[in-house]
Amino acid sequence: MKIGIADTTFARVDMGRAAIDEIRRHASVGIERYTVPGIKDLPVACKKLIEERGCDIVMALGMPGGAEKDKMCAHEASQGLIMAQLMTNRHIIEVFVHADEAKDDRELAWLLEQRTREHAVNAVKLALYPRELEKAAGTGQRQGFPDAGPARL
Ligand SMILES: Cc1nc2c(=O)[nH]c(=O)nc-2n(C[C@H](O)[C@H](O)[C@H](O)CO)c1C
Repeated sequence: MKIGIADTTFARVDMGRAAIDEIRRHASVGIERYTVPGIKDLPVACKKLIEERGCDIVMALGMPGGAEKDKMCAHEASQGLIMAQLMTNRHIIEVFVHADEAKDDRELAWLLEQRTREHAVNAVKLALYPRELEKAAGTGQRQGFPDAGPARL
């Protein structure tokens, strides 16, 4: 089992480091890392991690900025990531933290780290323990900020 980590230099926290550290706490798997400049470079990096470096599942880690053009970039990158999943028939867990989700630098740093770590656990479960995700179905899980929890009548 090999997990791919694609990350960017644009992000303001080393999301790749956080993902690798968290994966190693939960599983003994091979890890391949591929760092690119920005989120629009992630789709091909993920596809190469799958096709050329033998990854079974990949995490795509990125931080869209707060400007309109950054949001457009994020939408385009997302579409590329979905296309890469369909082309390769492999999951690519998109971990995007929009810079304007956080109220200040301190919260942004926390959110980038926390969301990456929580999705790293999701990637391990998806790859190795899919029943764990099934058990959590419909429970309103969120990554980073608090879980929404289940809705009740
Ligand atoms: C406008 C812009 N915004 C972002 C962003 O919010 N987050 C990010 O990671 N990268 C951004 N980029 C860079 C592109 O994703 C890409 O790296 C370059 O266009 C080079 O292919 C660009 C060009």
